[in-house]
Amino acid sequence: MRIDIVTIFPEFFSVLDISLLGKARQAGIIEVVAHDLRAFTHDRHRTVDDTPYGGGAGMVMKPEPWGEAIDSIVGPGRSDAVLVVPSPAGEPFTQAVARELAAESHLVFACGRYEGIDQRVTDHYEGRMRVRLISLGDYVLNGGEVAVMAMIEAAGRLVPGVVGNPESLVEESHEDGLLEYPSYTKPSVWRDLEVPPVLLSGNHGAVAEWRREQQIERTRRVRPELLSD
Ligand SMILES: Nc1nc2cc(Br)ccc2s1
Repeated sequence: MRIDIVTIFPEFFSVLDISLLGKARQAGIIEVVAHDLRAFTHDRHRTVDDTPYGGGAGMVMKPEPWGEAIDSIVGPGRSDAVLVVPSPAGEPFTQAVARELAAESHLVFACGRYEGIDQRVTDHYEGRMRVRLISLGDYVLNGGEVAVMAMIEAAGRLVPGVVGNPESLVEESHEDGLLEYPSYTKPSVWRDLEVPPVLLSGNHGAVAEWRREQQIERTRRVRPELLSD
């Protein structure tokens, strides 16, 4: 998988060299390149924003640098890449969306700042490639970089070969539509708190049943809307 990120803070993504994704990059499973949007400006001040038409507070990101930056990544004409734009106005980011992104061969992430990116950028690229506005939640960040980091981690870890034991991806929260069951390890007693006896029983059927019950109970308590689908 190839991941390109366009941002005014490319250094923000250097942390990806360290984490789990660092090994995936070294193994050539995932290639991540961050591009500085200002490299696609041509004025002395390297301007990427301007005042909004129609008035209002804040600044809007100019379309020209974005067009040059994205064209430098996907070339002219149509592209199989997916342009992913974090936005409070986007579709909710879920584990299912993470799986969809993990199945793509080329993702281009556009990190907006200020009041967002001129609408014509996504309008233009919708005619050339798949474009997905994606929201991480109903809150507003100062820019898309934190959202992109989360999406890259959530999708990247699902790419075959990135996580050592693929089994560990199966029993996770949201993989089966439920929250995950509680986990325990040694010691069996800690500060007078005991591990649930069923987990020490060696009865794998009883353990599986208990875990499923815990998933349902926890989901009903914390995220009841997940049970109504
Ligand atoms: N929740 C989110 N807030 C923001 C703000 C900006 Br500015 C760009 C992207 C996102 S995603």
